[in-house]
Amino acid sequence: MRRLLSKGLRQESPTLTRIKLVKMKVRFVTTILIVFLSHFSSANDLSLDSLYSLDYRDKSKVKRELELFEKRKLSLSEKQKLIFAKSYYLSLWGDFKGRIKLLNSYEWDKAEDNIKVGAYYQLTESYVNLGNLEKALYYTSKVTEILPNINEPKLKSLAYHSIADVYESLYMFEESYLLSEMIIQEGYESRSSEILCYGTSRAIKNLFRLKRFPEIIKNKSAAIRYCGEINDRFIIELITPLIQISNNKLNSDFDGIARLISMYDNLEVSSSPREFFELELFLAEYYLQTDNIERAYNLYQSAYSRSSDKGDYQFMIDGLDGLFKVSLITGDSEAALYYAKILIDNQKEFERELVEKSRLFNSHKIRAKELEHQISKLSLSNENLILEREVLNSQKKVFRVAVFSAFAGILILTLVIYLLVRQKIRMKKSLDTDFLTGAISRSSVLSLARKKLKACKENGENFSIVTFDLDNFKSINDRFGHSVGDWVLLTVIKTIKLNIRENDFVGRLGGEEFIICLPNSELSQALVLAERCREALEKINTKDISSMLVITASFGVSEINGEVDSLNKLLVESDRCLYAAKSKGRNCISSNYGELEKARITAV
Ligand SMILES: Nc1nc2c(ncn2[C@@H]2O[C@H](COP(=O)(O)OP(=O)(O)OP(=O)(O)O)[C@@H](O)[C@H]2O)c(=O)[nH]1
Repeated sequence: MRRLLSKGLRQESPTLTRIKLVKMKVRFVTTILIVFLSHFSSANDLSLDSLYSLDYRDKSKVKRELELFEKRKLSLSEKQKLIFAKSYYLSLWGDFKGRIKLLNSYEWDKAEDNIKVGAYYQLTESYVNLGNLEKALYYTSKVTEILPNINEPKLKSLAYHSIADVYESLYMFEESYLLSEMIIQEGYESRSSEILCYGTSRAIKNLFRLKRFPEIIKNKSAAIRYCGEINDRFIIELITPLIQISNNKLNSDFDGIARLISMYDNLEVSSSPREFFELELFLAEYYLQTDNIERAYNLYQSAYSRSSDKGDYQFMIDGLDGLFKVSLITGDSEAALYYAKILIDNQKEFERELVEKSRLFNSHKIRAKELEHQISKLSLSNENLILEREVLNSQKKVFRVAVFSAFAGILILTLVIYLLVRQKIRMKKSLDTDFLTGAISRSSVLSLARKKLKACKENGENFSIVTFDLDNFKSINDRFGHSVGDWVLLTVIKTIKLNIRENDFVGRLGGEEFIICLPNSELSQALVLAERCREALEKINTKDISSMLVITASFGVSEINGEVDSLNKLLVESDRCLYAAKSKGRNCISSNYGELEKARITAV
């Protein structure tokens, strides 16, 4: 079986030769270095900067250009700059040993602190990539020593990145995360979106390792904002965790996956950057989930094989775990058992390595007091922050639910009330108002009249009513049609409304018969009002319809007194008077005081 496995590994390992991921990382660091070095360079150094824009794949051309520069008479800062340019290409070519040799050929201890940071960072990074933790720790502690003298935000963040690299190789993701928070802080203070971008993406990478997924989601949009367009390095540090935490969306996120796959296909084998293993394992997982078992198997094998070459137990374990899963899926129980056994062995080795690493770490303990202090402070505030966030989140959740329910409740209630009120208003309106004339309908006007009468009686006030009936209305309908009849009814009420007081009200009793109620009015006042209305109706302009159209009405007026003390009696009285007026020849007024009416009117 073991032979089978190694045979498999040899057969399936892709023949990749260099790593693009490290190149991206180095490109970022170099961008920072270029920016920083431009502080020290004069105008004629510009050509040195242009060294960074060569096509790294054309190795001989790059070497030629670098040699040309080497032959020039260079100032101290130019010499340092040239070393950084060479170092840049060596890292792009994955030659970390060459890079270390080059960097160690210069005495950085004599350089300015700002320069030292760049050099020590590059050394740290190279040793991390070669798996030489002891040396990486050595240079990191050198970085921490000069850290208090560094003020330039970009260089400060570079130093933090250097330390974070070491922390990550020690699986100290919490510490690395805290450093990324410090980088983000630097980014905020210097308003540099570049620093913010790399700080946030490192933060996300570490949060992913720490399985603090909600925080990743929270930081996602900020990271994308700071980083502008997502570059390839960013896609691994940001998109991979994002796709991975939303496993169910694996298939739907074609763009992210497609980019990762094309990146992997274009990768050349490198020494062993951890990002490469991560990408390989991630894609293997993706293929496993999308039932492409063969590709998943190849990638797990490749990741396992390459990481065991490097003695990187963490990735070996992940690779073996994948191979174990594939064996279970394919039903190869013999292979599954085999992988399970070496998985356990590796796990033990991994634990032993961790103990050894922490011993090493403690002996090289990062020395800068300020940094240690900052980290412990951050760690504390971070713990509090997590706690606070949790409490806040649950409070927010409860609050949101409460507000939402209250809001929804209020909304529903308001809607119900609104509908009810609208319905009621509509019903009331339709009940209260006569749709044709706009006068109060019969039942409403009678009940209103009753109420007002009662109140007037209680207050010792008079109450009068005027009823009127249009004269010869049947003949109007017959001669001019019903629509003209309707118009007459409407116009009559409009005219009446213009001629009554604010407290008076007019209602339709039926057909062409109406009632005007006059609270707090005695007969004389009612007679005056009736006369005014009679005259007004007489004067309605009907010329537009026909000069033959004449509108008049007969009026009956009654007032409460000792005998006539209810609305019904008032109505009977008024009706009687109205018919009296009709029989007198129409277009006149009659009241329940008979012959007195004329005298009263005259008196008023
Ligand atoms: N156009 C129209 N006509 C109505 C309406 N309501 C009742 N009428 C008509 O009004 C007429 C009333 O006629 P009558 O009761 O004979 O009274 P009149 O013709 O006014 O005669 P006098 O009251 O004696 O002057 C009837 O023809 C009804 O059809 C209405 O809303 N619109």
